Amino acid sequence: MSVLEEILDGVRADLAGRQEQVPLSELKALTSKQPPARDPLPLFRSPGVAVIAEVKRSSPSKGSLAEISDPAALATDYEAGGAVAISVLTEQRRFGGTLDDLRAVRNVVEVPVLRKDFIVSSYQLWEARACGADLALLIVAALEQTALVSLIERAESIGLTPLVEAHTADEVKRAADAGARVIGINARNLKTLKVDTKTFHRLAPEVPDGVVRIAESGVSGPHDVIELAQAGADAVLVGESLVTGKDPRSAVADLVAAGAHPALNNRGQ
Ligand SMILES: O=C(O)c1ccccc1NCC(=O)[C@H](O)[C@H](O)COP(=O)(O)O
Repeated sequence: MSVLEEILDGVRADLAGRQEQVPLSELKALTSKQPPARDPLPLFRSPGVAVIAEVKRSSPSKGSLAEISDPAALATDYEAGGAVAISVLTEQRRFGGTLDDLRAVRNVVEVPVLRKDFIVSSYQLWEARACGADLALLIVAALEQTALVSLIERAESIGLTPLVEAHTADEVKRAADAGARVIGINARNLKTLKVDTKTFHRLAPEVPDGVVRIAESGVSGPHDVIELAQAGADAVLVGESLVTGKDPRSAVADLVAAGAHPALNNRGQ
């Protein structure tokens, strides 16, 4: 069984427990009390490379990364450093995240917030919106095509922007065919956990014009942002190097500055 399949098994078991405790009707009622979701697309399409900074305690590839007793404080630092969005890992078993983390972050930042999880059911999309998320991750490798299409449609119908993640040319095509307006190219193979930092360079040309291109995983510093900008990235999604560093605010600011360099040409400007 691959790592992704193991994670998905745990996610389905945890999801069944939550569905027993909180009926969908309750989630829908909570969602109706939320202010409208923020639209991240104009931020991703602005000049320069946008930085999405991730709240990530641990990972299957590295184990424990950082304590993060106060995710809201970390997110506040990220926002002050210039992050255009905050990604919050909510998967508990392997990443140590919770929906409480998502709520706590939503309550303190103004920028859009991404629910980063292994979404297999529309119930998780309602949970995301009920907690105030603006975006939700959908992983192509975790979903059949009909489920991917229906989750994209459901996400958009409740105001969430789906970030559709791919790792191969076939997955990029599936994401585009399913109608994704934001495609994340993950340098990490979720079945083997290997990171290949050239994945974005190879696959970015496969993303149709007009679709936002986000480079995910393995970004260790400003030099990576410059390379990814040259390969056409609109945004980078960064976790480990930020949570393991000493000063998340200035680390984000350094990435933002690298992505804003006038000599870069990520959007033909
Ligand atoms: O991070 C992992 O080890 C991992 C393993 C299996 C599935 C997903 C995984 N990570 C989720 C992510 O996509 C990353 O948290 C995100 O792209 C940030 O990556 P990084 O900057 O390398 O922490």
